[in-house]
Amino acid sequence: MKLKLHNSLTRRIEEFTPQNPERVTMYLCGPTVYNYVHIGNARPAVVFDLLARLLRRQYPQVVYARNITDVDDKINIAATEQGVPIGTITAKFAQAYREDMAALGVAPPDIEPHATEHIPQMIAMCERLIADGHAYAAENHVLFSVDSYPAYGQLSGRSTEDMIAGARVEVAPYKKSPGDFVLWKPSTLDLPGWDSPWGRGRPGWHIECSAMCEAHLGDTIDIHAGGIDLQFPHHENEIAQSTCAHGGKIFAKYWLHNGMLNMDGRKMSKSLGNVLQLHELLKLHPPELLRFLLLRAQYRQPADWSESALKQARATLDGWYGALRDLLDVPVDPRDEVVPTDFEAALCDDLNTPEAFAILSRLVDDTRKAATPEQRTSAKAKLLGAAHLLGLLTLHLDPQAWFQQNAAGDESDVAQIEQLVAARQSAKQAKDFALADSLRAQLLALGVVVEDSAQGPRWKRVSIDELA
Ligand SMILES: Nc1ncnc2c1ncn2[C@@H]1O[C@H](COP(=O)(O)OP(=O)(O)OP(=O)(O)O)[C@@H](O)[C@H]1O
Ligand SMILES: [Zn+2]
Repeated sequence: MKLKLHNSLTRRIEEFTPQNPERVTMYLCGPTVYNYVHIGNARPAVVFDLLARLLRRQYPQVVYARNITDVDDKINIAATEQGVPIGTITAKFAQAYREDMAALGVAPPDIEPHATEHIPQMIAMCERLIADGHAYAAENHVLFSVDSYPAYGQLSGRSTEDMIAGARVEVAPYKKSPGDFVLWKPSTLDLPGWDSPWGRGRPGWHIECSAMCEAHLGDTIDIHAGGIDLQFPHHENEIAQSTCAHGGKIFAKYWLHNGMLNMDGRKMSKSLGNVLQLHELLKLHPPELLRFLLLRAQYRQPADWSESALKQARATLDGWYGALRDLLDVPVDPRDEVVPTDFEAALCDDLNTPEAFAILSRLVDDTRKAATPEQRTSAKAKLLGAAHLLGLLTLHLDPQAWFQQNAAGDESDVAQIEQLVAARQSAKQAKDFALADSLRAQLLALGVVVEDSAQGPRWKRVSIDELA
């Protein structure tokens, strides 16, 4: 099935044609690891995880790299404040990032390059750029000369004046032109640094990604992805460096950018302070609910984080898991799951997840309408095939667990609840309604409601405001 993607470079939806169908390459700018990430930072990881899943269905080998930025001034500040080496901070938060992504069902990338492990490649790239007249050394810095690359600004479609104003670039005496940006900068002894032809120093952020792409994926990659906030200056600068370091070869054929996750109409960002840490949210909500919310809007559109969106998502997933619970008697082998054609077509249309979610809801309805055993099996196979491609309905073998996990996905009090439910059932059978009612009240106090179904009592957790 033909995959179509919006390419920020041409500002058009294009058919995806890899350079080499035997080896598709994709790079995503990963996190700068000095703190727990916020839920906005998880949007690119989840969205491009979905793209990787789609690509893997179509191509025999997809090499997906998502880097870790483990040298950066923000990390240095955090390390100084806490009085520890940067490695202590970066190791801790890189690991936290991996764990949080795994909780969201994001598959680990094929390659996870760390910036600090590619310093020689960065230095070599700087030397090549200097030799070819695209960069110059000045006062222990190396700067990229934007005037040496006439196509500079093509990705963001900005004029040089806009770019300089927008980036609030530092006017430094050693710059030949105000738009020139840093490839390498000097480090004082209290800062992390590496020996280089320009003295002890450290890389600028942009050269890190260019060097890691080159080292692992080659001079030209198929897809480069990241948040729209990185389009300028980060991606513009990556293009300038890589293209000039590779004799004009195109750096990335397709540039994909996700829209921002907003809170109260503004980008969720550490600098604005309106962030919800994913690490904390995972203690409050089932991870699948968060994945659902991050995929619900089409990836290029801005998305809003709100309590009402959370509630709606929960209700939808309750409905889907309710349908699966009614199909417990229908076993479906994972190899028999089917991804319906219209569902895959929606995703292949520039990851049209709103359409894919609408189809999923129809597939849920189809399971309810299915009458014969064959129809029920076929409807369940399609529902699971579709949902699993999105990384949803992962609790399909035990749908009741969806209703019984408490907010944090913790099931530690289940035994106690089941005892109360069983005691209430015995009381009802013994027609001791006073006792049954008091047990129901005890369960309510634990945030649990009991429904009497044909298969016996079923319980689920509800939130305080649902009870009100
Ligand atoms: N609110 C957001 N919504 C969606 N993606 C975001 C958001 N904020 C950052 N990103 C993306 O998260 C990824 C990791 O970025 P990085 O670690 O550099 O975060 P950051 O830019 O420092 O975050 P912040 O803007 O909060 O300071 C990038 O691809 C970036 O585009
Ligand atoms: Zn990058």
